Amino acid sequence: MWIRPIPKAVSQQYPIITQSPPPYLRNSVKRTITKARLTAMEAAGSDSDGREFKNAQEMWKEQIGDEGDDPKKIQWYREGVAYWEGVEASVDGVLGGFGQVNDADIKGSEAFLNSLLHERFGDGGRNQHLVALEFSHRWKTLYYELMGKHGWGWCMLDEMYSLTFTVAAVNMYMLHGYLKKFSAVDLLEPVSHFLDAARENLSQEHFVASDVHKATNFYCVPLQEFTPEAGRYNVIWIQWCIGHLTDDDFISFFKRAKVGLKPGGFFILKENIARNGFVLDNEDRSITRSDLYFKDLFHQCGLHLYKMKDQKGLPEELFAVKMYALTTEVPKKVHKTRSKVQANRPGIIK
Ligand SMILES: C[S@@+](CC[C@H](N)C(=O)[O-])C[C@H]1O[C@@H](n2cnc3c(N)ncnc32)[C@H](O)[C@@H]1O
Repeated sequence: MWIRPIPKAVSQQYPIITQSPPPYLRNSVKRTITKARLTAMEAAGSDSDGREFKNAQEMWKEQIGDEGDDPKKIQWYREGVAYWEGVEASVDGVLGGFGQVNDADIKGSEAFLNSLLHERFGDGGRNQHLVALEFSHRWKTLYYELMGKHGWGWCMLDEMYSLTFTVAAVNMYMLHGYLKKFSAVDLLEPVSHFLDAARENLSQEHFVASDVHKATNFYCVPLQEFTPEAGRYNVIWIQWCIGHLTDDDFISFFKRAKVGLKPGGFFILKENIARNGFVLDNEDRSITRSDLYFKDLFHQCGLHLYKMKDQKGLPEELFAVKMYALTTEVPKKVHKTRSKVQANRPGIIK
């Protein structure tokens, strides 16, 4: 499912299926989602071999069985991790041979996060001690303590792959320009050789010098078994891994993970998007959900959609990718321009 071309059997159907969000979903996800659930969950889907499913329920029943059928669910997760255990710990490896999308991905993430930090932390987080948690995020981690005096900044500690360390070095220079020191870098990844690669790279000299590794927590657990420490994170970034979770585990994960956010903190979910319904990947045991499907799940998690953006610059044959910023509180409306009423009010002629 991940950075892979849309399966042929699925892409052939793409031009025929179009679906625009129903009116009650256009502006907000918080309204009556019962109807949306019908739309999203009842939508037909397919698997990577082109097999059709009537709806998500039918697919889940087949994949993980009835509620309480633990052996099937355990097998689903075991096979997902087993797939990644056979993948090399490199950019190309985790991106399914599409390492070239890395730059566009990072730029997109950077711009999105930048705008959010500005909006949510007033001066962009200046003088604040920001902590982030990343889930198996190609071992790049995020921008921790922002430097007050020399302008604000954040940075991804990027490309901490053993094979492409030069990029990390470049970013470290950038980092020194913006950041005094990190306060925390936490990583979660269920596949131990990926996590080992991250640990090894983080212990390289310049990371040690910047004190990163001391502050880093490495969690070798899957999302469905993880509960973050209460009130630790400003940002929890989840990218290209939530498709491994069943709907029930998706919901219970986010419900648990909310406690990990500091006041004003938020989740960023960056994921592949199916044009309709869902696409099950038979190889790595994951599903790609549609935008509506995600919004339905967010609602069930009690999360609010604060901001959303499409990732630009990806090859056409890949799934579209969206970034969702999710908050636990209802977002306040941001009025950027004077309202018409106000603008047309009589004023004093000077
Ligand atoms: C396509 S890779 C993406 C890696 C990284 N998030 C990125 O953005 O480059 C999918 C990742 O999901 C991880 N994964 C598989 N099952 C998982 C689970 N149940 N919970 C958390 N991560 C999982 C894999 O080990 C792998 O690192």
